[in-house]
Amino acid sequence: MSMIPPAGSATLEVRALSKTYTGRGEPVEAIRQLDFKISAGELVCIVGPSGAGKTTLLRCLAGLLTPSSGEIVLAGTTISGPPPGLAVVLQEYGRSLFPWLTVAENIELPLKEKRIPRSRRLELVAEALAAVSLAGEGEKYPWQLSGGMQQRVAIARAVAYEPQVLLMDEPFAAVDAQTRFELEDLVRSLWERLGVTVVFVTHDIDEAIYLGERVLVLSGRPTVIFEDVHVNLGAQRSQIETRSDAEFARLRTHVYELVQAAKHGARTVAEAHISH
Ligand SMILES: Nc1ncnc2c1ncn2[C@@H]1O[C@H](COP(=O)(O)OP(=O)(O)OP(=O)(O)O)[C@@H](O)[C@H]1O
Repeated sequence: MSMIPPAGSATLEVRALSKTYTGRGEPVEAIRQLDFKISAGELVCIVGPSGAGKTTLLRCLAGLLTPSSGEIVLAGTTISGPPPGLAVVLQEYGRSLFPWLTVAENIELPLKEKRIPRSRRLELVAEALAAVSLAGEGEKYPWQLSGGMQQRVAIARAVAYEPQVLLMDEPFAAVDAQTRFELEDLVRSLWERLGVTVVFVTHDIDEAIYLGERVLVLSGRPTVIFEDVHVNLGAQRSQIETRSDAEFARLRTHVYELVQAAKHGARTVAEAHISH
């Protein structure tokens, strides 16, 4: 299998980000004064209670939603719309792939928009399909594939694009547990090979710890960073060994307690009476 050349990566900085939804009803203050920095090439997971603003944050990071105040700085430049070096994988793979295009054509489409010449496009598509173990499936249509395979196609499409930053919003929520484990390992191996900066939003605390080098735990609304948890589990992770490691268990308990406290309104670790 040929290697995809390193895509490069970029630092992502969130500075005093606030987002209040204003519409017909009462304004909803979703995010309040968020500050954090993700270094180039880091893999960071974001967890928090339901309604904490995870999707809001990710949509701001993707340039799909305008902050009410504050800014998002990608590789030194404040973003003001979807930036070119960024790819997004969402939960709803079924809706994100075009059913009238083949798998290969789906992966190729953003590359056409990027004006990459045809011969290079075909190379990138083939490499991305191989990277997600779907070589030979390019001529099929998405609806001929299982849910897990469709999600692989969505990942391949993001990888072929050679992003500097890959944003993932609950990408495996709709696949079965076995497939989910495989896709988690796929994300870790692609991250290691490509050196891309990855931001991964999930409800699943175990998933966040298994995948991340850091886990950002969000408070309840209006959202601030509750704790920035460093995951000291080494680079080589395995579904069986890592998940039965004592450090994994300690981190899981800690993050679980944080999310529970956040659900009940705590906004600082001191307030939540949680030890490290
Ligand atoms: N378009 C909108 N207009 C008004 N309020 C909104 C809008 N989108 C989200 N919200 C509100 O903002 C808050 C944060 O929502 P968001 O979807 O970002 O949370 P979340 O952490 O992703 O939730 P979940 O984990 O349940 O998916 C919620 O209170 C939600 O009701």
